[in-house]
Amino acid sequence: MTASLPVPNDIDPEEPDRHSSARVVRISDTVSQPSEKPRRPARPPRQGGKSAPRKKRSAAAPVDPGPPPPLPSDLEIAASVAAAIIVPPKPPLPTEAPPAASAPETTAVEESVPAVEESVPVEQATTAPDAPTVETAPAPAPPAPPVSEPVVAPPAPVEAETEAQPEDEASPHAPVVVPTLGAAAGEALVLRGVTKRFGSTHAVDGIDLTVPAGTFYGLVGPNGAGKTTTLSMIAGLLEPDRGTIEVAGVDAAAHPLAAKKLMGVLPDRLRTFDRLTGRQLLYYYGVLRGLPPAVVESRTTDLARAFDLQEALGRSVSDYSAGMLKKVMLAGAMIHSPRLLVLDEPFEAVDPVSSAIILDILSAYVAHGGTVILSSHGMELVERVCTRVAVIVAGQVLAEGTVDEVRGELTLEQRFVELAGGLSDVEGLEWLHTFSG
Ligand SMILES: Nc1ncnc2c1ncn2[C@@H]1O[C@H](COP(=O)(O)OP(=O)(O)OP(=O)(O)O)[C@@H](O)[C@H]1O
Repeated sequence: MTASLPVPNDIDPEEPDRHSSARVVRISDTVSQPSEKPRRPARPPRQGGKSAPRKKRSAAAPVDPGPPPPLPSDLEIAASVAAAIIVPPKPPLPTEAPPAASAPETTAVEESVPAVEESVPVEQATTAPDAPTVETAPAPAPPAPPVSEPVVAPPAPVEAETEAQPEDEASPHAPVVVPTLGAAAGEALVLRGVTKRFGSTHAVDGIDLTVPAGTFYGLVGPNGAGKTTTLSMIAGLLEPDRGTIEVAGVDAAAHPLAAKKLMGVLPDRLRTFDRLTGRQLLYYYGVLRGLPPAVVESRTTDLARAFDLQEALGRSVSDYSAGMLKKVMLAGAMIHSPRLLVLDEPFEAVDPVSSAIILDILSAYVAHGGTVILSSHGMELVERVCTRVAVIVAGQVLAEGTVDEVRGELTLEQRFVELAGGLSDVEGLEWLHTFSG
């Protein structure tokens, strides 16, 4: 059981110095060892002079499951090696996170990663045949100590958030109370006058939004309307030129770490560390959010099952299909059970079965008090699942309210087309029907 769920390598691509100082093993080197194993039984006795040292090296390995059968690919070889390197003792895994009223949560994201790196040995290194080589730090001699129960607070109304302050000078020893003004009114997200320009383009032009906690909120609008720009500012990926953003009452400009801690984000364009395997990526997401490794492992199993990614977890993310990539990143956005999910086109490229599963997951999340704000071009889907909707056109909110309020007597799609200025003129494309090619 444990061997099938190794904690992935802890790779922080932003800290090359750490890895350069560690003993680094290229996976291609590691792979060369097991590739000899299948050949060993077939080697004639005249090689006895060489076989002795090989036996000695084999005996020195921490765990050797015996000569594997011939392996057809580097991927399987790597997986086999990873499984043979370390089988850590499985710590007691919690089924439910206890209320963490007295447990100190990790507050500064930057601090949690080094701490985990020190305590977690490398257990897995996989790569796809054509994927770039993944470097992995070898496991320290002792296995990881059992990890204590998680200290992750379940989604709950925010009264006060403990956070290092000011965040640019974050100190774990100086917690202060971050004001949570909007939380008292049950607002998961409040935007006031949020504006963003790119040169002469007014991408977002003074947007006001109020998203009550426990809402499934849809952001719709034509291409280039400003949805992604808005979600990117909410997520802290872009800085507004003007205006304020509050996440559960936390001023995102004054307390960006506190605000980000409350959110899970599925960003636009899905840029991620795609040389990692899916398991490694989720591990990275989890420890980055301050989760204990055993909790990450447990939740990774749950999420992989929910998103039908079990088979894909050992493969390089760069080899994922568009829908698989979206699902693994959605899983990464959820792994720390945030209060608010900010999802840019979560259903784009996802198959209908997976979409239905994702919808189920999100609906249950909202039913338990979580809040989802998503952008989508799927009017029927938004109409069906969202409780509130905002129609954005040219960077401005043209309609906002419950789905019924916004659509009125029309369907949401008809209302959308109406607000977006109607259908464009398709005259002038007669040449397309000449089939001259
Ligand atoms: N980094 C950028 N640099 C310059 N212009 C940008 C940048 N990002 C967005 N824009 C512009 O801002 C406007 C809003 O873009 P945005 O991506 O927010 O729209 P959108 O509603 O998400 O569109 P779509 O539905 O096509 O994803 C567009 O005119 C776009 O060209």
